[in-house]
Amino acid sequence: MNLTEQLLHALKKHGARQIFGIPGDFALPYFRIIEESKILPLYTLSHEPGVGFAADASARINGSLGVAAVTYGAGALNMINSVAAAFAEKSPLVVLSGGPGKNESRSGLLLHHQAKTLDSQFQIFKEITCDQCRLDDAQRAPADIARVLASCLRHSEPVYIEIPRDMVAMPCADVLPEAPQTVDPDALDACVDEILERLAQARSPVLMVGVEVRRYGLEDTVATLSRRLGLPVVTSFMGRGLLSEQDSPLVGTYMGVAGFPEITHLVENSDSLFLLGEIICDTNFAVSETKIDMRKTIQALNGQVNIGYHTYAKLPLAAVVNRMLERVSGPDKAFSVTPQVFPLDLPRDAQSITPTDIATAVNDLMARHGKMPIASDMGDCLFTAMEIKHTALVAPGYYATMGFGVPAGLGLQAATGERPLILVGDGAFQMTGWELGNCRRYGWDPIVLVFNNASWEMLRTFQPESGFNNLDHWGFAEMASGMGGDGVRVGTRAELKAALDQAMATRGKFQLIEVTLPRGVLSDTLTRFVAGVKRLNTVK
Ligand SMILES: Cc1ncc(Cc2c([C@H](C)O)sc(CCOP(=O)(O)OP(=O)(O)O)c2C)c(N)n1
Ligand SMILES: [Mg+2]
Repeated sequence: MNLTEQLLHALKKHGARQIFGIPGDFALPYFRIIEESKILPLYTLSHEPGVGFAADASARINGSLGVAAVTYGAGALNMINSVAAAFAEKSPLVVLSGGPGKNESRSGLLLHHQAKTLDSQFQIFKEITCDQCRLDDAQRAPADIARVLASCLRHSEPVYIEIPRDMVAMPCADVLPEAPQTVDPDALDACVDEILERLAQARSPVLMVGVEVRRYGLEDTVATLSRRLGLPVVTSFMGRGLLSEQDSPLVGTYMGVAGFPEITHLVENSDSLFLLGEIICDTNFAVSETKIDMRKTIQALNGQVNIGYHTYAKLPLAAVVNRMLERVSGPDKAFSVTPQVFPLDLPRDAQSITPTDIATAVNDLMARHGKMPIASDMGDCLFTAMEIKHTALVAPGYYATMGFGVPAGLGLQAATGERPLILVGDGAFQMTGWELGNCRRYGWDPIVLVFNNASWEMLRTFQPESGFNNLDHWGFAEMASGMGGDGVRVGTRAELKAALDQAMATRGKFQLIEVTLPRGVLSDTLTRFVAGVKRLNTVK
């Protein structure tokens, strides 16, 4: 077999199920092998940021590798922001990039797509990946591929593989997956003993589950553990959607001053907060009503466990969780949590629409038709998503980049075959919404809710005096048919409900619902967030 086929088989063996990409002349040779070998399906999109977001979303929803294939220079460097988002949010994304071959590299000429040096791209990707290799030696290639893919899954972070275009068809040996890293059993037991002791002694222990629980496929195990321990479970803003399919004492999403007071009180008054796979970042913790003393928490993240002032190193999250479950045998402890109340029964009337009305209409839709996976962009649409009943959600909750929503929704449907709901603001739609034009080729038919307030509303909320936040009113509904979908503009709650019913009943074409929102009208969650941030900033 040749080097590219071996790489593709290794990607599949490590859990990859599809490839998203855009070729270029440095990538044509390996793209041809991807297409002809049929080892993994290839979906080409229109702009590399979308390629990265779609591949990232496929990794998140599959709990395995996502693959983004691009050309050298203009392609790969165009995807930097998407890969940075995957790195920040611990998504196992594999970046494949074509690259110059040996002879052209020695030609003495500057090559097209070259930025500074021929190695600059490799160096740039070092900053946003956990491991890298250049497949310029067919003897070394199997071990390089095995090492890099193992790193991707172990750290749940992106990796970079550069394929010189004169190497793609070179004969290559099989890629033997690296052996899993060993864990020191004594250190693991000492750590688990201490965690269980702390939780047992606590008056009000709380378990907060973060993205690593999804990334390492531990939701079922963690749900069982939470029932056995009788621990109330919360998710962070970024972890929203976790445990939505499992039976667990899930109380809701912690959002500090922007969240529900009872959840804020539960978390901030806990004397033993167990942060499982949670990223300690500002969007998760900056809006805490009362500063959480992180020294009193138990933090299991990035392959280590911090308790108070000491650290247990080299303990993967799965090892800790599975060992805890072995130690906490016996029946589930009774637990009673008052589940979060979500808005339902939107009136079918002529009132203008608020973002919370959109959440209510979506809750009504899912109550009738069952849950749908959601891809959300950054903007008030993401705060609105907090008011939608728990369902699988992919969103840039920490890195907070715009442009994620539409391509991520396409990645969800490619990866799962399920019809997704996409939530996106008008500003973010202007960035990557055009990827919807690729739906017809692949039979994707997401339902897309465009929150059109003709504004960068989140920015205006914090700086209302700036006129540059006022956007023109783009006619997104009219553009849909030109891209192969159906589009409708709605301005009243009755029109919104009718449009959602119509969209649900129409398969095989994307359904774009452009929701006209009055400027300055925010979701309840964003309103609380803004008020809380302003209050916290003035309290000093
Ligand atoms: C790629 C990119 N560029 C810029 C920003 C900054 C930014 C926000 C964050 C704070 O950094 S929120 C926001 C406005 C979003 O507008 P829209 O999509 O219409 O949503 P809404 O009207 O609901 O705000 C911008 C420009 C960003 N997050 N990501
Ligand atoms: Mg907007």
